Amino acid sequence: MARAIREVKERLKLVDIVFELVDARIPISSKNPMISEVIKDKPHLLLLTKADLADPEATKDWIKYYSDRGEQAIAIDSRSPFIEKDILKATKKQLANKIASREQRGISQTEIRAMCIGIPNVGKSTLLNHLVNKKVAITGDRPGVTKKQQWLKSPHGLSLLDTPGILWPRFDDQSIGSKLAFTGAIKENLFAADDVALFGLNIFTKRYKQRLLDRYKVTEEDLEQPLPELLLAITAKLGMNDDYDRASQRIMLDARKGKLGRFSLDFVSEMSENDD
Ligand SMILES: Nc1nc2c(ncn2[C@@H]2O[C@H](COP(=O)(O)OP(=O)(O)OP(=O)(O)O)[C@@H](O)[C@H]2O)c(=O)[nH]1
Repeated sequence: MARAIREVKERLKLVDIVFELVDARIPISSKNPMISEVIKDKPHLLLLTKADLADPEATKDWIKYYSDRGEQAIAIDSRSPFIEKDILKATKKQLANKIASREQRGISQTEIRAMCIGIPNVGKSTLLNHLVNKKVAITGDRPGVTKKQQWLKSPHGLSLLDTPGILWPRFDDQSIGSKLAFTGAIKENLFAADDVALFGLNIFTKRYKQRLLDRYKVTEEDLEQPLPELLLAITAKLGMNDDYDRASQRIMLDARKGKLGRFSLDFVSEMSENDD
């Protein structure tokens, strides 16, 4: 981690602004806690990626949460070709002083230099590809794929450093680990599948229970049972006999593929005052 931080700090000197990517479903859990310290006063835009998979209400709450704290956050689907306009607008807002100062000094430079930073699998390569309108970086479903380094130019004046800063998430807290695993940000084999599925089921029974009823055809009574019983009921409904490990994998896969609808696992209402 120390080396990754050193490298990010070096690259920060080259850019006007940092695009920090977090997963909209888990904006807190997918944030490396040291990022703010590393970025310091560098202008910075928080991009809530995979917003197409997240609970829109929760995302709205997060945007307001950050805005109330003077931080600009926008929700994006990194795969959308139409995101550059939003990002450029927000970037210019962040850099208004710098742009005005350049103009005053007669500097005609309009190029804005930026770098992406975020934990693995949060959508850095996908975002870069869409901003520069071509396939420029390796993308993959598994963490740790981005390796290349080059400057990339978007058609509208953004110059992006294609060595995204990759900082690993901290998951010494079990619930953060479960959230990262459930959404696919870290390899699921770091955790027992049934533990992660039970964690997800716990949130779904509280917030999205209709999704479980619809997808797995379990009953209201099943939802009232202790979570391991519910998992067994789902396992049976999936025709997987007692293979609750396989059923757990299926539940996680369903969630990641959007088959359980749009959901979030981090919520503003759960933030304590100490988290600010
Ligand atoms: N639904 C959805 N999927 C996304 C979005 N952004 C990225 N993905 C998917 O998430 C997976 C990971 O995306 P990458 O762009 O490879 O993520 P990365 O941050 O570059 O990952 P590393 O190279 O591991 O650091 C890919 O399967 C993408 O298609 C998004 O906004 N919405």
